[in-house]
Amino acid sequence: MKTFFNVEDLGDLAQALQEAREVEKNRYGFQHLGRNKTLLMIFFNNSLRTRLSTQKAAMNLGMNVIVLDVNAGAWKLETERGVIMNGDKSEHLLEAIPVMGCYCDLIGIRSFAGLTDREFDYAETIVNQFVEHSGRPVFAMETATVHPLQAFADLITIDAYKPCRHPKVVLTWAPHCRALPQAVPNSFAQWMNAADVELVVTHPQGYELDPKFVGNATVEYDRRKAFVGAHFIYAKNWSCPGVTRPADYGKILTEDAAWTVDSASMALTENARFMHCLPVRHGLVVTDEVIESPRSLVIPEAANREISAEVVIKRMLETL
Ligand SMILES: CCC[C@H](NC(=O)CCC(=O)O)C(=O)O
Ligand SMILES: NC(=O)OP(=O)(O)O
Repeated sequence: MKTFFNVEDLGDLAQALQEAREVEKNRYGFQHLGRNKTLLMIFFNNSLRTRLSTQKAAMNLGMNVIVLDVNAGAWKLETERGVIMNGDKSEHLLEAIPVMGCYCDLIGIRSFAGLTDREFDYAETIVNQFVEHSGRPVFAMETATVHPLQAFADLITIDAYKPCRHPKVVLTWAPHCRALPQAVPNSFAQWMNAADVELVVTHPQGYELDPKFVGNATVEYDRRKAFVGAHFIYAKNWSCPGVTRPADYGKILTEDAAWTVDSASMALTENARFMHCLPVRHGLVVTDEVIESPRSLVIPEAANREISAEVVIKRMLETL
């Protein structure tokens, strides 16, 4: 596996879930794969879970790990081609990337959407330069449009806690005070569409996700209707994806508090589990009562990030 961005990169999902169960029970059993191999983790943005879980996964596999926070200590990077670099950027990505590739065997990258130019973001312009110029296999640790390590961990969690064979999973938009990327909901929808679940996506008008991710999932604008019968409620904020309102790409269209996930919303469900990728804004996205309730899975969901990362890195090491 040379790149990991989308659900199809993992192949058969049932097999991947079986492998995740095996890794969870025997997470130190594959150290021969990573011995004398180096993972370089590159962060253009903040992180807690991805940073810790991916480093843990690589160490489980016997790897050496280097973590680079590009905006803290490295030279400020120019990402545009054909510019005259007479400003505050000292190094071009086109040299920095192959140089970074010299010091590692595998690259994980986090580079969030800029949320100003939809074409630039949805072409995955930044991360594709790493794929093209690093000479190394590359996996996403949340890029402009996807967060597959999170979605794989979400699927592992749903598979472990589902009360029936074909659970109803609701991806619900929730309000936030900042304009956030669509990467998490994009990947969640993509992976749920590939899994054996009934996916319903609910959000206000204007927040329609890109068709290549939402696929044939049911889109329900009435959140109360969406919540009825749900076994899992996956809450996340995202900014306007620019699908039905291209001029509003990356913007906040509403902060309607009626979309905050509260106990009354959860009471509409089939005693559903609550999920969120974290970090989460209490009081905006979800009430304290819901996220702290026994039905909340946010901690085991975060714990499964170690497992999803270990399966992915293991697969990449096996094909080096
Ligand atoms: C895993 C989620 C990462 C990121 N979340 C944020 O940027 C939250 C920032 C905030 O709440 O201030 C996002 O929404 O894509
Ligand atoms: N869920 C997730 O990716 O968290 P971080 O942004 O803290 O890595």
